[in-house]
Amino acid sequence: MNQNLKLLISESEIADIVKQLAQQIDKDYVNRSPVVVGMLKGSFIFLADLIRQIQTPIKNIELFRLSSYSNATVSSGEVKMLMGLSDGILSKQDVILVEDIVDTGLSTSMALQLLKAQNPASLKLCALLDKPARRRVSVKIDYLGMTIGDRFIVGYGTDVKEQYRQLPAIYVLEE
Ligand SMILES: O=P(O)(O)OC[C@H]1O[C@H](OP(=O)(O)OP(=O)(O)O)[C@H](O)[C@@H]1O
Ligand SMILES: Nc1nc2[nH]cnc2c(=O)[nH]1
Repeated sequence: MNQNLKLLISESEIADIVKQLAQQIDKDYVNRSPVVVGMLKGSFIFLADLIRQIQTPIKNIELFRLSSYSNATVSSGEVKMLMGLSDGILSKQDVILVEDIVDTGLSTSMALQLLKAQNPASLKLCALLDKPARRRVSVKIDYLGMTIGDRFIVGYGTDVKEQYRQLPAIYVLEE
């Protein structure tokens, strides 16, 4: 493991944030049963923790992965599902997209567009972390865990070259 990791958000702080987010979601979804959609790979640990704190009955849990974009200017029309969502599975559903981090906003806005195309009854975004310093596309985060500075983070599902996803806390990767 790389030694240049500086703790940013501890396991217990993450747990508190996740509980608060679940409480907000419970408050908003009384008498509704949302479909929770996790965007892979980064959100898988956050998603697993979040759904276990949500008391509201969840109708369905879906996972998907977008094709990566090499050029940030690529149009949303060219984004492909690498691992999908079946056609129409979100139609008329109350959908919550779960993201680990919104940075430039490109991934999330593309994901939201793809989900919206299935005509959900409602669509909300829950993101553990927001890094607004490098935003290129505006993204409305309905349920936000924490805003962070312009630092590259790893752990708790997030990676650098597929490393560090297993770490239970969130660290800043220092060069
Ligand atoms: O706001 P953006 O600048 O688009 O960055 C945020 C995205 O980047 C990461 O995913 P990544 O593409 O690294 O894939 P991964 O989730 O499989 O690690 C993260 O999980 C977000 O989905
Ligand atoms: N691991 C990781 N992935 C990202 N994708 C966009 N921003 C980040 C970040 O800070 N860390």
